[in-house]
Amino acid sequence: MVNPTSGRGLGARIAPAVRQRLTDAGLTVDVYETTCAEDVGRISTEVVASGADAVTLIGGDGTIHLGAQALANSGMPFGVIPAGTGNDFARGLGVPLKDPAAAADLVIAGRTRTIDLATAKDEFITTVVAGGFDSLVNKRANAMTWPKGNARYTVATLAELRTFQPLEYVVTVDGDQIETSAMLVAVGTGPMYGGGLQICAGAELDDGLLDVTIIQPVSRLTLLQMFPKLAKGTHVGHPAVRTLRGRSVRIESPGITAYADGEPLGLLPVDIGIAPGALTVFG
Ligand SMILES: Nc1ncnc2c1ncn2[C@@H]1O[C@H](COP(=O)(O)OP(=O)(O)OP(=O)(O)O)[C@@H](O)[C@H]1O
Repeated sequence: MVNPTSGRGLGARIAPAVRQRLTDAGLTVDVYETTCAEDVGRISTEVVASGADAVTLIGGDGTIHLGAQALANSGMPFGVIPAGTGNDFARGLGVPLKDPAAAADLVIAGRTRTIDLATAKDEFITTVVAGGFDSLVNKRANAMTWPKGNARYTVATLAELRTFQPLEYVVTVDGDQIETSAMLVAVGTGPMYGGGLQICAGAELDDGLLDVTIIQPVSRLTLLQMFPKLAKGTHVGHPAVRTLRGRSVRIESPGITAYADGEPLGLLPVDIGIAPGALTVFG
């Protein structure tokens, strides 16, 4: 299935080569091009019902989020060809980001694994749920038309940093309540959001646990200095960065919108659970 709009048209551009690669390997391929967000779930549901051997999605994190709602707990093997701007799900899985043929080769090789999904507000989440400074950055970046790609997040971060004040949170992990001021709270089954920021560095995709990262109040300069470290995951260990693991997490902070898989999920509070092994993926 192809979201032709992913990555500003990258999905449409790489689809023919991916199809060719799969058919050259002897696979029988039916191509479905989505025309709107609703198509992703509808077609995924139809493919599961059709008895096909597998489904491959060409798209970004938003497309995968939509597809995962139908594919969760179906047992149908699911391949990802990254075509978005963030591609954090593919990054977490280790799928090649800039080589669609190599990503298709993972489908051809046919090795599958099962990975966990998070659950929140009656949705399955494939990467990270977060709320705080990063929500405001995400909201601003999503509304921007320039610059393209990840540079948008940098510009949006600098803009939000000018006025941001720490927020008051109550975070409950497996029943244990933490009251704290913080810049942000993030909860993931996988490590990444924001186009390769390892906010939940070390998160295992298949350990049955949610990884929680709380960044407690730091100066604007320190937060700015933390960003390059997020890309490598080396922010963990900073005294203001608290990490926890659990099976259920509640995040409360008044007036803050939670983001999940890069899209708005709804206002906090949010209760996050885990669906162990809910998705079968090639990789
Ligand atoms: N024809 C279409 N088919 C499916 N989704 C579409 C279509 N046109 C627009 N969309 C929108 O595209 C969004 C998904 O885009 P996707 O996430 O795949 O790409 P991206 O935003 O470029 O990448 P990323 O999420 O990795 O940054 C959906 O949430 C949907 O609202």
